[in-house]
Amino acid sequence: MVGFETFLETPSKGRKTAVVVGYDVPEGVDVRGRYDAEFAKILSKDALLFVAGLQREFRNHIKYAMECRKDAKMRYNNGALPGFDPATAHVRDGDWLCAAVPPPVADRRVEITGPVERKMIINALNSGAKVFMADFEDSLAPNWENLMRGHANLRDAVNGNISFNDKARNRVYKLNEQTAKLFVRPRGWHLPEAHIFIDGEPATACLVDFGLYFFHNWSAFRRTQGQGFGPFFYLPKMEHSREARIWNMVFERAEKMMGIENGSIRATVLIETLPAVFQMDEILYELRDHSIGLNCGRWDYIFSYIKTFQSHPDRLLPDRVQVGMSQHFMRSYSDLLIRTCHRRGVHAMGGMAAQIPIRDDPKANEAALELVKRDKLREVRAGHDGTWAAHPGLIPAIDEVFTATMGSKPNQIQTVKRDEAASLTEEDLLQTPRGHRTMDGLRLNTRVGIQYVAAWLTGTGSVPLYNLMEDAATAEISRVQNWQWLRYGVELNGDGLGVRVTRELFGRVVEEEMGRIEREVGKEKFNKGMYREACKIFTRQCTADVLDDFLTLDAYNNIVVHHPIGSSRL
Ligand SMILES: CC(=O)SCCNC(=O)CCNC(=O)[C@H](O)C(C)(C)COP(=O)(O)OP(=O)(O)OC[C@H]1O[C@@H](n2cnc3c(N)ncnc32)[C@H](O)[C@@H]1OP(=O)(O)O
Ligand SMILES: O=CC(=O)O
Ligand SMILES: [Mg+2]
Repeated sequence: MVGFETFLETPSKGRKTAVVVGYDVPEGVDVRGRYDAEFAKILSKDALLFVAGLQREFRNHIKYAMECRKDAKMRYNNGALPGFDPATAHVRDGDWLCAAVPPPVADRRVEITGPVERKMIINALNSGAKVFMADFEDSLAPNWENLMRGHANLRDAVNGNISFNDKARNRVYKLNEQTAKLFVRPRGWHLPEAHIFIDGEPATACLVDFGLYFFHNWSAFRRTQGQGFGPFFYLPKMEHSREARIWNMVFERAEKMMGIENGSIRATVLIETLPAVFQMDEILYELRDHSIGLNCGRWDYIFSYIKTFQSHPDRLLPDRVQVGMSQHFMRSYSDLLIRTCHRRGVHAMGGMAAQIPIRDDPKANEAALELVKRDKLREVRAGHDGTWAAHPGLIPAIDEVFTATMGSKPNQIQTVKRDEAASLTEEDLLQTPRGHRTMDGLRLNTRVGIQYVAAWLTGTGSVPLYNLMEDAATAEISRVQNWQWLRYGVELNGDGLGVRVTRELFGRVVEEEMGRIEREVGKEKFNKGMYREACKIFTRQCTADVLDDFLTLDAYNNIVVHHPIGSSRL
């Protein structure tokens, strides 16, 4: 046992006694997050041993994959463009299929997503959606408390005994008879989990997320939800099929260790990086025994477009609000994803519309709902088999749109083949989005980016801002777009003023937008919150000489709290 001293009240005498509490860890594992008896049930010695086994077996594969990302970045920065790999043409041309879709998740027409918070998990599972994607990624600030409570929440959800007592509203939340099927999204390969060290190194975050969830829930999940399949996952932010191959090996190892059939675990991969759009067949092929489709992660995809082309001044983006699914490169990506998935016999999932219900303005609410419906209509007509909802209030409308086209068919895998999309070219997939840049765009990016980081630092990973859902992926667009505009001193060509984005201009914008944020949220909240710290982080990243790979990676040290307090940072 690796322990640390704490003081507990001795009940009889009211005196404080020093006792040693701590996690019972296996050899080579060090848990540096706060001790909590509830967390200790998640961080059991056997569970940690399982995670450590994954880390030890796959760490060199992961390191190599991350090195390959760096090499690719260097190539793009030297002018190369991402494209289809001639070496894997045989995979793209070959006639192969993924394993058959498991019956319990054949129909995924509406999927709700949200962080692994207790009340939200219950609301999402009860929402009427077919699937709930419980998120450790874009919508979760990965501080220790959120992560560990998230695992306890998921364990209770899978066991069917999750409840939440909202004392302020005198309401107890419990699961309905019928609930959505649970998918879990671990974090991306790039993130460390700095509260758990294995052999002297921070653990790989996604192996912690996957490992702890799988270890505690595989058996109950398969019995109660999966009809003998599962658990089910969403896999984020991959850039190459070699990363999918690692996931496949992780799944095989997990299945073998628990003695369950190969192909029990199933995962949908988010295609949300620009390089990955040229690897869709290859990714499905690597995961063919464990795949249950691909998803258009549109927000990270836009972020990745800007990041991939950070050294290409001929690919400057217009205002963020203009980069929607009707842009040629986005439509091409969705069409090719549908064609690829249906050819391989799996779901082609749509993405997230950012609009959410607007409670206090019926007219604006109607307009927002109309935008969501239009987006979903485009998706279902294009051939998507289902899509994402950010909020339970959107589910009936989205369900109606999908059902009007799909009827009682569970999906469109066999009926909409989109073979013509096979002719989409690299140029189609890379075409620079059209539109203009404005001062309002620069201001909005800044206002949203700072407020998002402020929320993230205080433990909230998805927030409503200006009637839209904002999470790590949407905030990334704000950050890298500001960086790109500053880097190339772009002209704000939509205002007719010919103003160029310079450091001086940006400095003024930041100052003015901080003033606006303070007015909007009120002095008290502003002073109590983390807005000044967020402003520092966001501004530094927008003005950095070298673009940071990820906003949350840079900001992560701010939410790492080691116990005893004061032990080392990453
Ligand atoms: C780019 C991507 O990766 S997209 C996927 C990741 N992002 C997400 O998953 C975002 C999910 N959505 C959310 O986090 C939230 O809807 C927000 C932050 C956008 C808005 O949250 P709020 O302003 O709190 O919503 P609002 O006050 O309208 O909520 C009303 C009720 O709906 C519930 N609710 C809102 N969104 C969700 C959700 N996604 N899942 C479950 N319940 C939800 C709330 O818990 C609340 O329940 P209550 O009435 O029982 O208290
Ligand atoms: O994860 C989804 C996205 O759009 O990013
Ligand atoms: Mg994403």
